[in-house]
Amino acid sequence: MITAGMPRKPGQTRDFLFDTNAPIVARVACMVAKRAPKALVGIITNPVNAVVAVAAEAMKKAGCYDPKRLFGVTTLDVVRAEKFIGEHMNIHPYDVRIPVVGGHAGTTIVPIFSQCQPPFEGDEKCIASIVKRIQTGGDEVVKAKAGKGSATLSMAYAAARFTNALMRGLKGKACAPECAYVQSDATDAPFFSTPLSFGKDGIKKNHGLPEMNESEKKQVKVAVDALKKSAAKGVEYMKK
Ligand SMILES: NC(=O)c1ccc[n+]([C@@H]2O[C@H](COP(=O)([O-])OP(=O)(O)OC[C@H]3O[C@@H](n4cnc5c(N)ncnc54)[C@H](O)[C@@H]3O)[C@@H](O)[C@H]2O)c1
Ligand SMILES: O=C(O)C[C@H](O)C(=O)O
Repeated sequence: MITAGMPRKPGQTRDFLFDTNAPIVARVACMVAKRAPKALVGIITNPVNAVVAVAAEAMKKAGCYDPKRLFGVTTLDVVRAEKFIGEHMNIHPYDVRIPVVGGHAGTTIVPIFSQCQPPFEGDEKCIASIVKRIQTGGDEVVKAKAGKGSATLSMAYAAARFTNALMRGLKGKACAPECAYVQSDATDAPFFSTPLSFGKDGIKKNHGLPEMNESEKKQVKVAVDALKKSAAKGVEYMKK
């Protein structure tokens, strides 16, 4: 799990961190390629949408890139979705399951409310306001911490949840699918987060895009356009 790199400050976007964090992720990915080429690698460092492509290119150069073993960690978006939906429906977040697809920044974060379990109770206006809160959850924490970093405890929880799912896969144990930002042909974007099942070699099955309503399809299209640019930025950086 790679967390090395700078967190953002109030008013900064995650993308603002690219120039500082891309070289750090590239260097750590090279070290992983050298010392643990078969590792399952989770990238937590921001901007996840672009630095996962940096790590992929670094590993390709080192001759050990395996798309089944590289993950951008987007679990915190799922955790936020479950928490805010749980609050709204007055149920425990553990009892909420919802796929959150796309990437990990602003409108690239697409919670698929039509697939929420139990079915979401609320109108379009209510969905829009919870979607906004999920998409800006990181900004909310960065603002509250006032220059002293970004989400740490909730990220620790999310990282533990995602790592446990990977480790259950390594042991051949069943686990509910978890979303992560991986190389994908689910859309035109080279990397895209969808629900995944894990096994001994990393991704065992990419469940692809869930069924979506028209509004969700539109949100995915917006995400895909942005994610193509983010991935291209990471690839371009590694050409230099
Ligand atoms: N994916 C997510 O959902 C998510 C959630 C929270 C934080 N983040 C990101 O995780 C990253 C770390 O956040 P944090 O709050 O732990 O920050 P932090 O400042 O508390 O910790 C960053 C760590 O990186 C290390 N570091 C800095 N430069 C390095 C380098 N050149 N080589 C090796 N290590 C280096 C520092 O020594 C420090 O220990 C940030 O980029 C942040 O945006 C992502
Ligand atoms: O928002 C950030 O900068 C950190 C992280 O990506 C988050 O979503 O909390």
